[in-house]
Amino acid sequence: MNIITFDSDEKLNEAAANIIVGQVQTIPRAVLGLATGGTPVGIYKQIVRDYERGMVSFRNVTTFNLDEYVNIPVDHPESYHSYMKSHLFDHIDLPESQRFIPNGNASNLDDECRRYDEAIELSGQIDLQLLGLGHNGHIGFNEPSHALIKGTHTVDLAEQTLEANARFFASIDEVPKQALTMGVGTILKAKKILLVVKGADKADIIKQALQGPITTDVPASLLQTHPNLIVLLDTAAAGKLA
Ligand SMILES: N[C@@H]1[C@@H](O)[C@H](O)[C@@H](COP(=O)(O)O)O[C@@H]1O
Repeated sequence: MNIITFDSDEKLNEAAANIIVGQVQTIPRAVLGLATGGTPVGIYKQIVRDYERGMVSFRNVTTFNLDEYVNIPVDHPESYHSYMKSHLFDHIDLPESQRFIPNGNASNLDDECRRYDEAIELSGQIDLQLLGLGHNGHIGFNEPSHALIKGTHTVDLAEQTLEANARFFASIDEVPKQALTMGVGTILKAKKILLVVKGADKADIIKQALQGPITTDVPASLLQTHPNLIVLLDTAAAGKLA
């Protein structure tokens, strides 16, 4: 595991963007796993900047997002479909047919999850998976539980997740209660994982994830088993690491 700490948000975003852009420069047909949430916003901004400077093309890239809310209109400003368009997809040359996000409005969610796993399988392996970290240790929307699920599945969001994500909605009652998420099996199958964590409010959970026991109670702790994990932290998030 390679942990790097940054004293500015700008440097952290640049470093993360360099890893992602570098991956595409090395393998133009790269398969990228993408994340949403507050953490990657600045990273996507930097990637768009690099694209505008002509440093990289996403023409041959395929992307798979980690998750999407269930029963949120695709064009709702807080759907992850909208998020990806406004922060990244609308600004780069990634063809629409090569962007995958689970469909939380599918009439049969189980079929949708199977379809999503098949699409990932068909693309080969995810070369680089970008991850954020939930306050309760979730990755994607794999919430703490006595058991974790390997493939894409429907999940009931934890109370803490609803509270954390309420900041994006008018009130907590408007936060969708369920989501579709890639499973931990799929996440761990990625050739390389880039975990990005920011803020003092995540100092405890990142310590548990990286230096605590490997447990399904902290889904991110499973990342300790991954052979090619890069962790980028700001100094606030790194504050409690040994
Ligand atoms: N499903 C997403 C995760 O993929 C994300 O990593 C996490 C942290 O989000 P943030 O970066 O806003 O703290 O929670 C969200 O709800």
